[in-house]
Amino acid sequence: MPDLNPSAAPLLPTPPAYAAELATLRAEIDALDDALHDIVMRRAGIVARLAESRAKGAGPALRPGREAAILRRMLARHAGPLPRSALVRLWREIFAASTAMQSNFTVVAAADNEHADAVMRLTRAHFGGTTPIRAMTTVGQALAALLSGEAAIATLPAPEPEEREDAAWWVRFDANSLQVTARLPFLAEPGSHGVLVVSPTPPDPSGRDRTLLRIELTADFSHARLTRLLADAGIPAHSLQIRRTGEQALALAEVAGFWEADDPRLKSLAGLHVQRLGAYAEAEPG
Ligand SMILES: C=C(O[C@@H]1C=C(C(=O)O)C=C[C@H]1O)C(=O)O
Repeated sequence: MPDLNPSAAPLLPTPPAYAAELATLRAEIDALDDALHDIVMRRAGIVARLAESRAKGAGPALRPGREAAILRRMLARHAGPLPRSALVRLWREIFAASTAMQSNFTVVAAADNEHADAVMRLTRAHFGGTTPIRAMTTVGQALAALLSGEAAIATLPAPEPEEREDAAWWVRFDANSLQVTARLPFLAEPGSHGVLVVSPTPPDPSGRDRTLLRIELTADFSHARLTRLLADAGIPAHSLQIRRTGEQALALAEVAGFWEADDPRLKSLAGLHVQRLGAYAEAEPG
């Protein structure tokens, strides 16, 4: 047999002086694994009870806001050598398994664009190793798969200022049938392009959220004027972009807080037509 890995160090026997220590530490790990396994099985049992009961009401199994609130609580109490990103990965697998237990769960990812790698990577990391994820060639196809019931979730590249007209899917987004319900990554990663999670069901609040609004404007409406108008109405914007086409302009604002789609304060914003495109949990530091 050829030596396929000549650089690998040989597995030397544990020196007798350490054999007892190794056995003790491994016995401790085995005991903790059993305890963890017991707890994970108990947790799954409770998710199954929740799925059978009517406590959650009608609607989707997946509740991104609830998941974000759980992760935030865990991150706040987290200590020790396990990286925060590893903690989030463990819990993402648990959430994916609980969602799969409650419903048939398929994801489509719009991976036709320059951000395809980020979309696929963040979608896989968020929905876990075993959730079916289908790459679609266009955003339009991904959204059509949601509307036809073929998929429960679509992931799309987050809008960015100065993007090409055909990339600006939010301009045509049908907010009456679909909503943005999460933004990835939840654990901030400097430099990574954001991904938005879209579903045919409304978002749920996590306790610390942002809302995406689309606002119809006249073409002469300035960025500064809209920023002021939103701030004066108690809807401060974290970011704002305006696309102008002829006499008309459309603004996309990411505003602070969780706003219900039918909140009268949105409806009465200086006579402007405001639509909620969705809402999602604010990211946590990485
Ligand atoms: C169990 C629930 O359903 C899903 C699974 C969750 C979990 O495993 O904790 C949390 C939110 C939902 O996405 C729930 O709504 O509480």
